[in-house]
Amino acid sequence: MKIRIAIQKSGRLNEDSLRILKDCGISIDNGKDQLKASSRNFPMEVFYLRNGDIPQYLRDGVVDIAIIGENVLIEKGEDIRVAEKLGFSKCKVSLAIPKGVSYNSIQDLEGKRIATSYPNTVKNYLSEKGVKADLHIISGSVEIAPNIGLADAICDIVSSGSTLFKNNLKEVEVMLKSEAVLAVSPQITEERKQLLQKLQFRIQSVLRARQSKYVLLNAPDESLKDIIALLPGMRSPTVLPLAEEGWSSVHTVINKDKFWEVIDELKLAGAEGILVCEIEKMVL
Ligand SMILES: Nc1ncnc2c1ncn2[C@@H]1O[C@H](COP(=O)(O)OP(=O)(O)OP(=O)(O)O)[C@@H](O)[C@H]1O
Ligand SMILES: O=P(O)(O)OC[C@H]1O[C@H](OP(=O)(O)OP(=O)(O)O)[C@H](O)[C@@H]1O
Ligand SMILES: [Mg+2]
Repeated sequence: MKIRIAIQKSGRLNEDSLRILKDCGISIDNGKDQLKASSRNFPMEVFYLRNGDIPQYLRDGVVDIAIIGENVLIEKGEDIRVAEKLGFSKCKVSLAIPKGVSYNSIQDLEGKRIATSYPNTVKNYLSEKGVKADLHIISGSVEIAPNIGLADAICDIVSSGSTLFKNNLKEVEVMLKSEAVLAVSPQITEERKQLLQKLQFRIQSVLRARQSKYVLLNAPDESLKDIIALLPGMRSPTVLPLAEEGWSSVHTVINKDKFWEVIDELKLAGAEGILVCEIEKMVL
């Protein structure tokens, strides 16, 4: 028995999806143009599918789990459970209008034409706000719609904002924030749930490690207390004496974003020879 996972065949999620499986120690024989592959060392079958088709495959129980953009689940898979947020492919789904048009509130879109590939998301958002608009559903190049007279506004994915900028548009409402998630079929069997748990345990160890750094530094003993107080570690740091008397080596794990906040203070407090290392896996 194997767990069947869907990942995007090609596109923005493909590479990072394969990477996270690899970091979980799952090797996949990945023949070119293959739509299905098996893992050599984990009971897993991989199906390469279109991101947009994945909610239906999950619903039908054709696959047990999937790596998919949360925005796609919100659009067409509200019944599907998210087991894990995966921290990559972060983006927003936003409403945008031409730069030169003034905007005060969502009411300004009343009666307007909105081009989008996310009709359900837009409909729900507008109906919550009590606004009625005409939706024009297109499957790509949405940002061009206002420039060719197809729509007054658009709703699409925004990440860096450069596509909006290039098309002379401005973001006026952020409807939702999204990232890649591990989604679960409502039809998954108990046996396969056990495999899912195994996979989730590995994913959590990988994600935790990606968020953290291993820090080693040398500290004069008289400053040890101050330096330790600056390090928001997992538990308490490991302190080992150095060969040179009066000095110790301090080892700890800290959140990667916190490191730059404390580095100057650590140096001021007397820390020397600071090493910051990647962590491959972190099991609590
Ligand atoms: N510019 C972006 N920055 C970050 N994440 C993005 C961006 N564009 C899309 N995404 C995320 O990646 C997912 C896949 O986007 P991509 O453009 O590769 O595929 P798609 O055309 O939406 O889907 P399909 O696989 O059905 O062709 C989106 O659903 C979204 O979650
Ligand atoms: O804010 P930005 O960083 O510019 O990213 C946003 C753009 O990225 C996505 O398109 P993509 O490049 O995936 O092309 P596609 O429409 O062919 O999917 C999305 O549909 C936006 O157009
Ligand atoms: Mg895209």
